[in-house]
Amino acid sequence: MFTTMNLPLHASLPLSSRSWCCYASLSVPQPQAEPQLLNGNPPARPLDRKEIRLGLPSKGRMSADTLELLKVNPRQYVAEIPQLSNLEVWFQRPKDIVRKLLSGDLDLGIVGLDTVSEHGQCNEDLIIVHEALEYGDCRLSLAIPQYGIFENVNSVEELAKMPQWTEDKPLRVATGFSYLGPKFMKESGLKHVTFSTADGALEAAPAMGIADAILDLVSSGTTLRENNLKEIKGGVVLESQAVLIASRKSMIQRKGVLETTHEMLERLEAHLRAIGQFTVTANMRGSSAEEVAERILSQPSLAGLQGPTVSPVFCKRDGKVTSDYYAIVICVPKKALYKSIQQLRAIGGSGVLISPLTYIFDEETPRWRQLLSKLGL
Ligand SMILES: Nc1ncnc2c1ncn2[C@@H]1O[C@H](COP(=O)(O)OP(=O)(O)OP(=O)(O)O)[C@@H](O)[C@H]1O
Ligand SMILES: O=P(O)(O)OC[C@H]1O[C@H](OP(=O)(O)OP(=O)(O)O)[C@H](O)[C@@H]1O
Ligand SMILES: [Mg+2]
Repeated sequence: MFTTMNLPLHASLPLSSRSWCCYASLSVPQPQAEPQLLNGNPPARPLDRKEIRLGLPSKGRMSADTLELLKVNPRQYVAEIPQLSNLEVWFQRPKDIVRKLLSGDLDLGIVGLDTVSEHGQCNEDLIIVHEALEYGDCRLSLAIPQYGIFENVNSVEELAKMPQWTEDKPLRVATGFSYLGPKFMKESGLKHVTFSTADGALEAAPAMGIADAILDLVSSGTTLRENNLKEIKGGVVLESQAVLIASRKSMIQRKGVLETTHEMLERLEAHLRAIGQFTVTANMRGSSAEEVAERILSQPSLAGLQGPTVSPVFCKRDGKVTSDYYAIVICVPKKALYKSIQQLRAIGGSGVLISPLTYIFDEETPRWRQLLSKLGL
């Protein structure tokens, strides 16, 4: 399902964050009737649908990185993947992805862990298949003003001990996380708390006098700083990043969902493993493959994933086939690239070629075993 491996998701429609659905099985663009809207949602399909549905964030923070990870270009038709030919991609708001997984209208989805935890509310039907897709990093964190009565308050414990909060005058927290917020406060021993919900610009609530604290997502911390707010010790409710989720019911009951989940998991893992690495090939003069390998392994940055591949380069000299040169292939972490080139040169490497890696398939992923065991299979 990744164009980087020439196995991109295939769609019959131009993928745009405004189109709802891309069918993964048709190769020729089809004229589509305008979808009808029911309360802002496309009409439900019959329950006995055959297609497998993957929900991806339609807009916002997660959208671009998800499209990048899956190599779905919103302005492009994507090619067919025979293996995932029964997969439809639906663009939805993150919280709607979770809701539609629970209602059975989606089978798989990618969202932030914060969204699954808030809107999934520990529902047993939601299974996290891959918990670390390495983007969308943020934390759900409690923040209070840097000024006034909060100036010397630096932890949840100190906040809880403030005499200001009583039954009649509780701590007012503005948040969009109305499930996780109260749960966290209860667990943290903060007794006198009320919550107000808001959808955006939460950071302004304390300065406006609408709330005393906020509970919101933080990544760089810039928004908090700009609004004279601070995080406090013990105030992180959840560390979040993008995750692949699936419906237990779908995986067990719907034909092909478990296989598709397995394949997505394999590809995602292999891709995530690969994006940090380069393939390095070089030529090296030597008397034997073993002697060349020994020279390479004497360098700390040239060990590769499982040691170097060393192959003789044959040429004909005076009518005889000889191999004075060897071609070597290693994988090198992107961060160590320049150091590796220096080390290669130091041991006589020349003609160094660097190529990006798309996938590294290792042994069967432990996440697959974990998934099967969660499903009781
Ligand atoms: N500052 C941030 N840095 C990194 N990731 C973030 C940040 N804020 C949010 N995210 C991640 O991106 C996800 C989507 O956030 P985004 O703001 O795009 O949507 P949203 O506010 O939930 O959308 P909507 O209001 O339409 O429901 C969040 O659930 C979280 O996982
Ligand atoms: O720590 P920072 O890097 O400053 O990021 C934090 C901000 O990012 C999120 O909002 P977003 O920009 O997604 O806008 P939204 O309120 O429209 O969702 C979050 O609600 C904060 O406002
Ligand atoms: Mg946001």
